[in-house]
Amino acid sequence: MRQRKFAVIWRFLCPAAPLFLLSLLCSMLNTLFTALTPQIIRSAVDSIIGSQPFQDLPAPLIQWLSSLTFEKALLWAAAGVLAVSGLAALFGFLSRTGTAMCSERFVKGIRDTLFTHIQKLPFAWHTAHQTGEIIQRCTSDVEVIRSFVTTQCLEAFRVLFLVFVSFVLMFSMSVKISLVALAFLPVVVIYSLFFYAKMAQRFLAADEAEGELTTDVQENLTGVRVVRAFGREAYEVGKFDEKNQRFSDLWIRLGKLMSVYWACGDLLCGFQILAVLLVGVGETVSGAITPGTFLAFLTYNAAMIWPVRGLGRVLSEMSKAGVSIERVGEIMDAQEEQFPAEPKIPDWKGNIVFDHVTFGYGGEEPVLRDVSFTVPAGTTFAILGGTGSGKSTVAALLTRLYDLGPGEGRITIDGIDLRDIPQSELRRNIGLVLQEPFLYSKTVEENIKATRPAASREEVRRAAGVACVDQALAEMALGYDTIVGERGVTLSGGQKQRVAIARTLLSQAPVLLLDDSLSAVDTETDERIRGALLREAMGTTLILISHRVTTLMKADHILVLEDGRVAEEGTHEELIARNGPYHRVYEIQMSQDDRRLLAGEGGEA
Ligand SMILES: Nc1ncnc2c1ncn2[C@@H]1O[C@H](COP(=O)(O)OP(=O)(O)OP(=O)(O)O)[C@@H](O)[C@H]1O
Repeated sequence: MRQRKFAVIWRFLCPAAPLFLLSLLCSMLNTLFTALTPQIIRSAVDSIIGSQPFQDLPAPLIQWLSSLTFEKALLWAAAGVLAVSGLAALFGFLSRTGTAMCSERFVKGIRDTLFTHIQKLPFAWHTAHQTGEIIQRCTSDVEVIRSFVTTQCLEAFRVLFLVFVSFVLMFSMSVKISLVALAFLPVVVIYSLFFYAKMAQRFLAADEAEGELTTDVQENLTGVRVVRAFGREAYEVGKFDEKNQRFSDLWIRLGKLMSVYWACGDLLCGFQILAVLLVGVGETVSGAITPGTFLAFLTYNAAMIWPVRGLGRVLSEMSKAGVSIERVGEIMDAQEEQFPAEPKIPDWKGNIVFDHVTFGYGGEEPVLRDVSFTVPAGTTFAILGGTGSGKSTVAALLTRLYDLGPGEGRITIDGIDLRDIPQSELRRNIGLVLQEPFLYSKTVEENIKATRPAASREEVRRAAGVACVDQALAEMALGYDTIVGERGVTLSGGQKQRVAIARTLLSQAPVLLLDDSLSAVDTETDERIRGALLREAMGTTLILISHRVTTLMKADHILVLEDGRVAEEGTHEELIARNGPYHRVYEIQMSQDDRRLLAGEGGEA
């Protein structure tokens, strides 16, 4: 598991590694120059105030220091402090700038890869994961990882280097006081690790609660029409409040744990400083060290102990990162759909065969049972069935949103097994229109052109004409330039369906699959669209899926599905004569208006 986390980070950090290393180097130089200041202060205190030459320095330097007047020595000390502070500031600046650049490269790489990868994940993966949760992983989790690598890791490194440099200098000044100071460090680290483990669990729970909350908001916003239509606002607020409360409670629990951690940490550091102070005062009074040395010692100890304590915070943040890396890693590990490059069918005709197909989602109870049928190329084939009879499953299988497993039968197009046809080739050649089409928040024209951006204005208008949406667009002030609101809320359901039909028609796919995509248009417009489709799409294999008889009755062949099985099939006349399920549905559905329309009174307007 840990190896995988490392691999995930390394993969994206690698391109930014030189810059990252440079930032580390600058950070080290910053620490080194910062550590020089207490030495100058020590020298100033001992040589200038205490008139004691700085014993650790080389003899000529001591001689030179002794020859200086009080004012000059003070000036040199001030200049020294300024110089090392300036250099420390410069390297601090370079380190932070480098980190920011490296951090951006790193996180951009993750975002790009994640988004591209998600585009290639199978449909089944998308249906198994909640949108809010995916969004959270791609945004907040990625941010947590960024902060871990480019802030916390760097900070941890900086602190460890600071401890190392401080102890080297402290031991060079007094072994005894250094040992006292050092004795507390393992306690601080062990104590930090203890809390680190506890915090990791609570972060995970809080993160999951955040995911649920995001999903709730996302569902609420997507389904805003349903919420308003059914007056579900109060229910929605209650549901949100419950999850929000849980989320808050988890953060409060986490906050309490962190408060205990910080309070105990403060106390521990206080004890350490007290111990160093007591032993240091004793050593100074006994003359073992000079006051300047003691002052420098206290400065190093104070400069080190707080960051060491802060190491706990870094570790706790790291616990959060561990969870986020795991969650992002899960997406990265998901198997992409395989897109073999070579097309399998050089000349698409659209001869489709379902051969004893039995299929259940995720290995569950089959929703299609032993379904066999043939759609000859260039014909119109209709599938009629009640709700849940498996009509859309036929469409999902045909577009390879799901694949048949071994022993589940076979689907072929122009004699080639569907599983051997690359998804990209299949989706290019099968134009699918869904019952609830998704439209982009762009103009109507841009939406229609989504399948063929190079199409001319003329072609767009022609497709819109066949889909019978041209008249409706002409009545709009901006016509084809009308912006479709988020998820097409400014268009009616029927208009959206017709724009989607125009969009698919423009793709010029040899197979058109309309899955209940005329359900929101009236029977008269339905009739006109089908009439225009049959005229325009000559030679196209047209598959119409619906539970409305009038939509299907003129097809060359009609298949009736009942509970996932083929109940009967034939032409309209044959099925009517057979007096079976089709006839029953026909009798129930046919209204006076429909009969009049069929008799030619409503005709094709
Ligand atoms: N992605 C899925 N995962 C699991 N089960 C599913 C999935 N999609 C559909 N089903 C189930 O498969 C069965 C057939 O669904 P399908 O959508 O094919 O029916 P349908 O005939 O198109 O119905 P409708 O006319 O209501 O759209 C239903 O019981 C449905 O619950």
